[in-house]
Amino acid sequence: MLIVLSGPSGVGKGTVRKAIFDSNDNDFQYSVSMTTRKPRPGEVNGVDYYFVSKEEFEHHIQTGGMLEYAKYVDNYYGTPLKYVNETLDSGKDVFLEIEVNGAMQVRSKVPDGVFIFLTPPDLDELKHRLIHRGTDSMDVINKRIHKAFGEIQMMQNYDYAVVNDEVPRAVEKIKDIIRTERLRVPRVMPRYLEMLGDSEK
Ligand SMILES: Nc1ncnc2c1ncn2[C@@H]1O[C@H](COP(=O)(O)OP(=O)(O)OP(=O)(O)O)[C@@H](O)[C@H]1O
Ligand SMILES: Nc1nc2c(ncn2[C@@H]2O[C@H](COP(=O)(O)O)[C@@H](O)[C@H]2O)c(=O)[nH]1
Repeated sequence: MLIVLSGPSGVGKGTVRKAIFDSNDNDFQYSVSMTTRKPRPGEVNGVDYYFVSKEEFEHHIQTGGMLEYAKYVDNYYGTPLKYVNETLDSGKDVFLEIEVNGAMQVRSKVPDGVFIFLTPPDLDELKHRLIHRGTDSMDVINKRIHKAFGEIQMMQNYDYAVVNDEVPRAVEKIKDIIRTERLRVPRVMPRYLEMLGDSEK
């Protein structure tokens, strides 16, 4: 099963995802994204992201190495296809944390995925979280808030919407969604992605 968590920058996707992965009842794998953004203090290559040059990222696009990618506020972000394929083939579920344009690309390639939109209680709170995080300039924060207006309109294209008012509550809701989805009919996705990888070689 492919689980996709989206939502505007600063809503708390990373915080919620880390809490899910820190809990002892999780048994899916996080797909580390690739980006051309510069690392923030404390971010580790291969853990938070694969930090690459624009040329390297574009090479991956051209050689069919990305499941999806998007340009977001002046940088590329994307999901390397190989890890997703290998992990699904090994029988494990994969968890992606990505923005909305990439999520819609995944949705068209993998309709069987589970698409969850994490939403803030309101936009003032979103801005407060981005400022309080302290990782971006006001210029970048304003660009991210501007994008958030359009991103929130995309919520209707997801299977589930979860409000991140309190982290533990959002974590429990997402775990419930995953538990419920696991009870549904077996999914065909690993084979589907395998074919996709073959056709793009
Ligand atoms: N429920 C919450 N209540 C209050 N603050 C929160 C909540 N969830 C996350 N935060 C805080 O909001 C800030 C942004 O969270 P986080 O970095 O996880 O967002 P994100 O959606 O992953 O952002 P990005 O998409 O830019 O990576 C952090 O400072 C985090 O501690
Ligand atoms: N389409 C994709 N979007 C991604 C991916 N990895 C992260 N993201 C999203 O980008 C923005 C900005 O992230 P930041 O780390 O600079 O704050 C945010 O919405 C992320 O969720 C990806 O692989 N594909």
